[in-house]
Amino acid sequence: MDLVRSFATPGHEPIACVELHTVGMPTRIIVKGYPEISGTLAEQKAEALEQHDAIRQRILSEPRGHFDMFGAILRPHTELTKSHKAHMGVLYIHPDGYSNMCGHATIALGRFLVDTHDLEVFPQRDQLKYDPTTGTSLVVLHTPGGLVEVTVPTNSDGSRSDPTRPITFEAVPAFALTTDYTLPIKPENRWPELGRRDSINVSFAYCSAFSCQVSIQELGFPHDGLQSRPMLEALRFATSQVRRTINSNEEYRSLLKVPGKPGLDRCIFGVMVVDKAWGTAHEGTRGGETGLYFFGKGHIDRSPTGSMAAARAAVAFAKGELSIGDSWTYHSLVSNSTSTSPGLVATILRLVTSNGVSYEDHEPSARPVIVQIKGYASYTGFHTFVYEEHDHLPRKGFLLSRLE
Ligand SMILES: O=C(O)[C@H]1NCC[C@@H]1O
Repeated sequence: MDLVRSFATPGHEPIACVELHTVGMPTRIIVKGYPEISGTLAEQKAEALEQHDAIRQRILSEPRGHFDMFGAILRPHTELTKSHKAHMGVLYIHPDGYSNMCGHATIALGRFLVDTHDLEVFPQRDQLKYDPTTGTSLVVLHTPGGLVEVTVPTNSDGSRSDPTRPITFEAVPAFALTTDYTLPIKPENRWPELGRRDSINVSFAYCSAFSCQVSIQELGFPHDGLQSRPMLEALRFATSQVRRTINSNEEYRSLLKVPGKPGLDRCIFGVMVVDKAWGTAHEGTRGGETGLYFFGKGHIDRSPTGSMAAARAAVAFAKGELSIGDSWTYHSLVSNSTSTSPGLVATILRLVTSNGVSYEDHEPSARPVIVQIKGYASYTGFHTFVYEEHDHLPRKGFLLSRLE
């Protein structure tokens, strides 16, 4: 459109995005207009952060986005796309920065990458393998967390995704780090609903990010759990206190370690509030539950959170509640609110034998697992974002809750 081009000034190219949601959680995929960046995916991530972070902030923040927004930047040329180990590279973006992996966005990306035939956007589109027996195409993503295989159901010649069948992907290895740990909460870190208690029972896991899992009852919220729709602000505060408790204490942070990955930032990225008593089991699964995930600095995932479904399955496996081959349904407040949404289904596929270190000698329950995640994504729109030189607001936009 001529008007769009008229906004193109040096350093302010219009940015074209394709938008999908996965169980209500948006993925704003930047497909055109992002500045040239090159090198390995890790180098591109560093350059994105150092040179172009205002774009991430502008695309996700208000007035174009909101506090709980999520997105992805396509990176067609990485060391693994060049060596044909992956079809496409991706940087996941959220309001506080860049994620190593993201489940709900991976489902959205898989769908879009099958549907687009724009070789400028996706140079390796024609390399996708279509399997006529299963009617699916395989998309291999190079993510900062590792290679991720996404299986996308398609029409009969593989040219378009089939929205009536779920997309699946194999999450990066999921580790249960500590289960049923008694976490003391110092008086200054407590929240009103905790009442007289001074500790809570939590589990720690890692699946591309460190997370803490805690039941809503442990946090002191009503015994009818998430179903009673507790105040989100109160839960946001309670989970931020849990995060603060862990991230400010060396003893707890020392529990956040993954064999073979010494350089990880030992901090909790998100707190998953779990309600095991609520959630319809999808067909073929052993049961269901609901969760509400607060990630980064308190952003709420509308979906059941793909990476956390894998992390929760890993904890359930470590505790002997699920076995290899078992499937479980993970719901969110949103999926529970529509009778037709199956949420996400996690299936524990296999034990990891090595991941930088060998796990052969470990007890099975102490080994990481590969979990398959299944879910749907739907298109919501196509946006082209511009920044007008004379806009009174900053280039990076703003967040109402963080106005100075
Ligand atoms: O589905 C997921 O894995 C992501 N959703 C938002 C935050 C999490 O990383």
